[in-house]
Order: sequence, then structure tokens, then C-alpha cells
Amino acid sequence: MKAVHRFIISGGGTGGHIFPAIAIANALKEREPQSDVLFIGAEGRMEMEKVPAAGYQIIGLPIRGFDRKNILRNISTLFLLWKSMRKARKLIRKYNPDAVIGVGGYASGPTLKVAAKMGIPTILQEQNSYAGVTNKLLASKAACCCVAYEGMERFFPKDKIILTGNPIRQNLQLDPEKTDEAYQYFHLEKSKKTLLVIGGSLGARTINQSILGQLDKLQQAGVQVIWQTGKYYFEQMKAATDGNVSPNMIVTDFIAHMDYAYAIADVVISRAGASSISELCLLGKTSILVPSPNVAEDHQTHNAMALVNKDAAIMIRDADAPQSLVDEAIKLLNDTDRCKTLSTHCAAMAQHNSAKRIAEEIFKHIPA
Ligand SMILES: CC(=O)N[C@H]1[C@@H](OP(=O)(O)OP(=O)(O)OC[C@H]2O[C@@H](n3ccc(=O)[nH]c3=O)[C@H](O)[C@@H]2O)O[C@H](CO)[C@@H](O)[C@@H]1O
Repeated sequence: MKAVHRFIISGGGTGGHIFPAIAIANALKEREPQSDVLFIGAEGRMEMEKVPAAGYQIIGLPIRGFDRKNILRNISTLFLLWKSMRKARKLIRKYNPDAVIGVGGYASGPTLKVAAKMGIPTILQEQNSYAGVTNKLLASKAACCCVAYEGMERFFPKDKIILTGNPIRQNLQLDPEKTDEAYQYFHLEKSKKTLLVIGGSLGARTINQSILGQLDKLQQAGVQVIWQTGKYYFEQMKAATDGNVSPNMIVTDFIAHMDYAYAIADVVISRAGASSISELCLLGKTSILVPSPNVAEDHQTHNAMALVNKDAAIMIRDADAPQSLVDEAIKLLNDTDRCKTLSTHCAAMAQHNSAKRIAEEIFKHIPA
């Protein structure tokens, strides 16, 4: 094996693909500090900003996703796909990687396809319990597929599947001795129950409306709330709540200190995005999941059901949330035994050290 290796990581589109990709890059560098990692993403997408912020170089392909509604637009998409394949081939020839890792999202399609054709080992990482289209198409040529859920033989060749879990941030587990710090950070009281409301990296409209519509109930129940609205809904929620919420209801667009928020949450209301679920499992949190109905192949419902089937979370459908979300949350907060059962089952589903395990898999496939 060479002393220093070069890796390409490709994919992106949402935080859900990008943050795991960065965690994998960090794990590769931890294992071999001299190694070099190049990212390939899609021009104009979120990865072009987040990856350099994490200290890595990224090059964009002129690719975009296929439009399922406007078929004519796909003619130009095909041309962009062809251009992207050419650019990916040039980049791979020049960079000469030892392995190429795909984390899902259409940006990874051309890079991984070209790499496999050139005989370079390709490794896939699938975050969700229902595999994305790009990863499904790439799987037959991949050296292995690192997954986060059981039962992924539905999508990938059985002998290539490795259950590693999703690589998530290392610093989410707060030292129990620092819980007081977390209460102080949010100006909340230790003696009261705390509900954490998160809607994925961008916030969730239905969850916001469900909380807003039943604010009185929450306040009457004496529950403290940390409510992440997402940046698009923040001004609207802030205006609607200004002056009529007690100080123990925190309304924010984004929570930078998720370790503090998780540490003091008795119950978490969340979308069922892959990283959010992996975090809830790792920390053994009691949760109510409201899957987004607006994602490809309804994959968030599949993610949520993986927990519900093991009595590890409660699921409420998006359409039912305005009616029942707050009632269910209050009921759960008052039922310590039920919280404990859900939390224990959820923790049992956690996968530990995922980024490190994925990095080890990648190294296994590097040619000697
Ligand atoms: C709408 C959409 O397309 N969502 C998809 C997106 O998820 P999306 O990027 O929304 O969400 P995930 O749940 O995977 O990850 C959210 C991340 O943001 C963090 N966070 C969240 C709120 C906050 O205030 N602060 C904060 O730091 C969470 O701790 C977590 O690490 O990619 C995932 C992985 O493919 C998919 O499963 C989701 O279906």
C-alpha cells in the first residue's frame, strides 16, 4: 500500500448528504493525516459553500437533477450530464485517486460512474432506510455499500452491504456534568420538563404551524420549549409569537449548540431526516417523528418506520400533526415510563463510531 493516499468524495444537495461526507473526510484524515481529499459536487448547490467552510477543496460539475414534471427540460439536463461525465473523467485522470466515495445526491452519479469504469474502487454511503436513485444505480459496480439500516438488500447486492450507521458529528454527546451549562445557555429551569422541536436543517412548515396553533396548551402544561423554526419561517413565527409567549419558550431559526439542546430535552419532536434520527439513537432520546411528505420516495416515512417497528419512537403523519402533535407531546412528557421504554429501544439501534468504521472500509478496498 502507498504511504499517502488520495480520495475523492462526491455528492451533496442537502445538509443530509454533505455533513456525513465531511465526517468521512475527517475520519480519513484522522487515520492518515497526510492523505488528500478532494470533493466533487454540483455547481450552485449547498456543498459548494459548506465543504470549503470545513477546510476541503471542492470542484463543481454543471449537473442538475432530472425534472419529473417538466419532461422537455430534461433534454438540456441530458446535455449537462454528458458535460459532467467529461469533466469528471478529466478531474479523475488528473487527481488520480485511490478510491472514490459517493454519499448520494445526483452530483455523485457522473463521478462514481466514471471512476468505476476506470477501475478505481468506489464506495457508497447511503444515509436513509430507502436508498436514493443515484446510489441504487451505482451499487452494482461499487466495492461496498455502507448503510445505516437493516434490510437494505432490497436496494443493494447483499454481499456488498456493510452496516456502519451514519457518520455524525463527534461532539453531540454532552458531558453529564455540563448539563447545568446547557440550562444556563437557554435560560431554562432544571425543575421543568423541556420539549425540543426541530425541523431538519431548514425547519419544517407543518411542525411550526402545529406548535403555533397550540401554544396555549403548551404554556398551560408548564412545558419549556426550544423551538427551531428554520431560517425561512423564522420571521413569520417570531412575529406571530412576539409578546404572547413566556420566557421559557425559546424561538430560534437554527440551534448552533445541538449538544446543549439534546442534553436537556425530555422529548424531541423532529422530522425524520437520516442524520437527525442517527443522532436521536446515539443519544437515546425519546422522540415523536413527523416525516416530511415532500421528499423522494417518501424516504422519511421509511426512516421513521424503522424506529416505530422497534417501539423506539412515535410517528405522527404530517397531515395529522396540526391536530395531534402537541397533545401527544404533552401526554408523553407526563409519562416517564413510556419515555424510558422509547429511549431504551432507540439507544439500542445506535451505531457507534460510524465515520471511523466507514474510513476503515475505504482503506480495505485500496489496491496494494
Ligand atoms: C428535506 C430534505 O430533503 N431532507 C433530507 C435531508 O435532510 P436534512 O438536511 O434536513 O436533515 P438531517 O435530519 O439528515 O440532518 C439535520 C442536521 O442538522 C442539524 N441541526 C438541525 C437543526 C438545528 O437547529 N441545528 C442543527 O445543527 C441536526 O443536528 C442534524 O445533524 O437529507 C437527509 C439525508 O439524506 C434526508 O434523510 C432528509 O430527508
